Amino acid sequence: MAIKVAIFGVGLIGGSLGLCLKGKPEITVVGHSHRPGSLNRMIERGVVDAATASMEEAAADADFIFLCVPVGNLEEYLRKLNELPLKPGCIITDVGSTKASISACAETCSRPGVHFIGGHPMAGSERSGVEAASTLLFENAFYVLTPSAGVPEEAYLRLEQLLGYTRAQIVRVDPVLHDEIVGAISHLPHIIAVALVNQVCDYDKDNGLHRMLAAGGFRDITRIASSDPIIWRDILLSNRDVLLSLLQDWNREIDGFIHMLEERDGERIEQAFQKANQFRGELPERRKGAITSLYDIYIDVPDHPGIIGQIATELGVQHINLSNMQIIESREDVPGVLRLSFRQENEMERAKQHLHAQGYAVYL
Ligand SMILES: NC(=O)c1ccc[n+]([C@@H]2O[C@H](COP(=O)([O-])OP(=O)(O)OC[C@H]3O[C@@H](n4cnc5c(N)ncnc54)[C@H](O)[C@@H]3O)[C@@H](O)[C@H]2O)c1
Ligand SMILES: O=C(O)C(=O)C[C@]1(C(=O)O)C=C[C@@H](O)C=C1
Repeated sequence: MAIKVAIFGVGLIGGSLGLCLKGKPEITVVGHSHRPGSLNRMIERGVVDAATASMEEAAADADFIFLCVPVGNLEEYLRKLNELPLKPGCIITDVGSTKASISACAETCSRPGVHFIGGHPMAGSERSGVEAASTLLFENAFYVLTPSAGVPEEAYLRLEQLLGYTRAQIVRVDPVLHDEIVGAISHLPHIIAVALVNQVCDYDKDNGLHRMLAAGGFRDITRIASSDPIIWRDILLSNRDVLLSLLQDWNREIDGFIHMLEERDGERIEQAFQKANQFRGELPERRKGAITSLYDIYIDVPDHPGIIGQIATELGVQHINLSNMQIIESREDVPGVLRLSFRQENEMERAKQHLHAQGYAVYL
């Protein structure tokens, strides 16, 4: 039985879904873009079977419709789709980072025989656009679904089955609760990262040493500050009330640090780091979308051309699967420390032993 999947907004998330679904048995993926100029790009990138700028054409006969546009455009798309002829039993879902407003909208414009099930894959990147799409983006991540009470179980199960191709773990959550929790673990961290980068950016205007000396710590905590401004404008405005409350709690945390410093309270500073260290250590590390630190080793890399390729080749020859590598930049243009990440502990151990035997300084 042929299954048509329509994806509206083929960027990082829409494109990654396309990569997961395209080529699977009986499935045809059609991408929609509001900009005709983007259609060729999604075909060339291989994320869809066909592309169109016509909403009618994309939606016609679709079994599943994924809305992957910015949060601020979701409601407009849902309302427009509601005016089009849709296949009976069609499931409309979205991937927006907030769930309360789109779920409420779906309740007001529901129609018989068409089911809306809110969705949110807890995986992503600071990169955007179809070029950043990846087949592996959702693997092992949680994928939240927020069906309203009126959605038949049969429809929920059909969507869950289709999403099996993403290899994500599906979890059912109430939309309002979703926004409270995701506000704390995703939206608030993005605000903090941006505020921190902008604070340092202002200091850097007076003294460019800030930019030069910014090393691993600054880069680790601020990666997500490079996220797309439009996508994040929409997310923050959509979760405004939750965020205003979370920011008040944040101010209290920061006031706590001001107090500890004013009082020179070393004991409480230590306790704050211990508490954070313990909680972070308990996070499910190898699950993408939570924390992707995996099993890491660090090696000192001498400053000569090709050294990084050489290390990757050394591991490849030994059939050791490297999951990620990152230069921890301490000085511009000078490789200093290389972080190598592995999915399996035994791969990390083998890499450590092998590189050590080759004369590299390796440490955990
Ligand atoms: N980036 C992440 O880490 C992440 C993770 C999970 C969910 N999401 C959600 O996924 C959705 C898409 O985000 P993304 O990261 O793939 O962004 P993206 O910028 O990579 O893709 C957005 C897509 O929407 C299209 N688009 C942009 N403005 C539009 C408009 N005005 N009308 C119609 N289409 C428009 C773009 O052409 C693009 O194809 C958002 O709702 C976001 O909240 C993002
Ligand atoms: O890894 C990242 O770069 C992300 O920002 C992913 C992230 C997150 O905050 O964890 C961002 C937005 C989402 O809606 C879900 C996941």
